Amino acid sequence: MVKQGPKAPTYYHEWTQIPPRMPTRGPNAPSSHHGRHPQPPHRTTKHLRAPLPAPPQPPTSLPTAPGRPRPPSPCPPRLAEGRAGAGRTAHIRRGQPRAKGWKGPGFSSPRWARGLGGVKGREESSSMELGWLLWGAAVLLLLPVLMELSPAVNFALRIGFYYLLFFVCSALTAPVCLLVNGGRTVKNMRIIKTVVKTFKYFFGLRFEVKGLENFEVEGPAIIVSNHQSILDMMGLMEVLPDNCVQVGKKELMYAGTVGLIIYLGGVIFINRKSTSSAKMVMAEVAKTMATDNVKVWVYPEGTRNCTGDLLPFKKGAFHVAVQAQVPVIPVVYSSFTTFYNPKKNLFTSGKIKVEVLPPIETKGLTSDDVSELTDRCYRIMRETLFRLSGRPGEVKDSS
Ligand SMILES: CCCCCCCCCCCCCCCC(=O)SCCNC(=O)CCNC(=O)[C@H](O)C(C)(C)COP(=O)(O)OP(=O)(O)OC[C@H]1O[C@@H](n2cnc3c(N)ncnc32)[C@H](O)[C@@H]1OP(=O)(O)O
Ligand SMILES: CCCCCCCC/C=C\CCCCCCCC(=O)OC[C@@H](O)COP(=O)(O)O
Repeated sequence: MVKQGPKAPTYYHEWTQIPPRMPTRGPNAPSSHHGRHPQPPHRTTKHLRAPLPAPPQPPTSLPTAPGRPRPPSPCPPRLAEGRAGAGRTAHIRRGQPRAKGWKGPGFSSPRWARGLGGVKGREESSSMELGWLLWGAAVLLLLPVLMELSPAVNFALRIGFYYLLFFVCSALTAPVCLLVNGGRTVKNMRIIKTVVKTFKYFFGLRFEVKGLENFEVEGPAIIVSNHQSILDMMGLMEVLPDNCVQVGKKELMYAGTVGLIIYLGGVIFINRKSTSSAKMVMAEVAKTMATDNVKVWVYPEGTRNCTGDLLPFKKGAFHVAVQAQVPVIPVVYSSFTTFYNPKKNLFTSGKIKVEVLPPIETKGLTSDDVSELTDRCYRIMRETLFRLSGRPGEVKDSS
């Protein structure tokens, strides 16, 4: 603790350990310290008792309340120096060469601190900006080369950009959703869809869609589709009908701005680790989807699977369809494996074929029929997946 009282320092410079600005050359240059600035006091109480020889002008930008001197900076002395521009820029004012520890433009003191260095400080500031520009240009020129040479760099940058797009666009879209629709509602999905539909252009992806008319069923429905990757969000938005919400894992709710936007869009969150709680949520969905007239989009594989095949289906979606007595509409996306494979760091442009299949009726079915319904849907979707992916013969070989 610093003792306060009559011996407390009077000047701002003492509290912050910033050396006062003094001429470095000429007749007014201080003779002590071999022509350098007086060194900032170290963090002992000794310096508090010994007043500085001449009171320099206190800076106007960071005033200290009169009668309430600031406590000494908690930063170690070197950091405190740097904050006042006396660290890495001091050699310029002293007319000395750069210190050995100089690390290039990324390690400069902040702009306001550099300004304290006067004309020379400003000169250095503009040379720093030039340095930044050169670095930026070099990186920009190098990126395409690196992306061309290294599949890992290409993949990381493209997928990183994909995530960035989602996070940034979610942050920008959330206030729009709130302003237009006032809160969590399926109507927000229209806004989200409009935004996400533009993403494909950044990645050179094309969608060839067939069977959209199959969505035109009276009232609610369960839509089931294959889930290969997070890139599916583009495919989802490409065909998403009005008044349709998705079932998602609850972890997505905590994915920052993305969590916020999908919450606002009305996504139904389930805990995959707890079958009983997921079943309760799904039962609630079955009750309300008819009254709210919404369609519900479920990924029955329950997780992403980018092998070019389907995982066995979970039964939740089919239970809901039977409980609500609504049709199941299968949607199939062709395999991404020719242009996207995280294990091989593959992510190029590509074409995705999408087919919306005719609805499968569930009227009159009971819970006893759920397994059969699930199997039927699985077979139809798998056959379609192989056909769309240009491997029609494989369905018999691997089933
Ligand atoms: C502007 C920028 C915007 C940016 C933003 C854009 C994005 C905006 C869109 C976001 C979109 C998110 C999209 C996320 C995508 C995922 O998060 S995918 C992962 C989450 N989804 C799922 O998991 C759905 C599929 N899973 C299921 O349906 C599962 O059945 C459940 C309900 C989770 C239960 O799982 P399980 O216990 O592991 O599996 P399962 O074998 O099916 O069930 C066990 C038993 O319970 C029975 N059972 C299951 N469900 C039920 C039920 N409902 N009733 C009665 N019995 C049942 C089964 O029949 C089975 O019993 P048996 O027949 O064997 O005797
Ligand atoms: C603490 C935060 C944890 C949440 C991590 C989520 C990070 C992703 C966040 C934003 C990326 C943009 C894409 C948004 C929508 C992605 C939907 C999606 O595809 O989720 C995957 C899920 O269907 C299955 O998950 P798993 O394959 O079982 O894994």
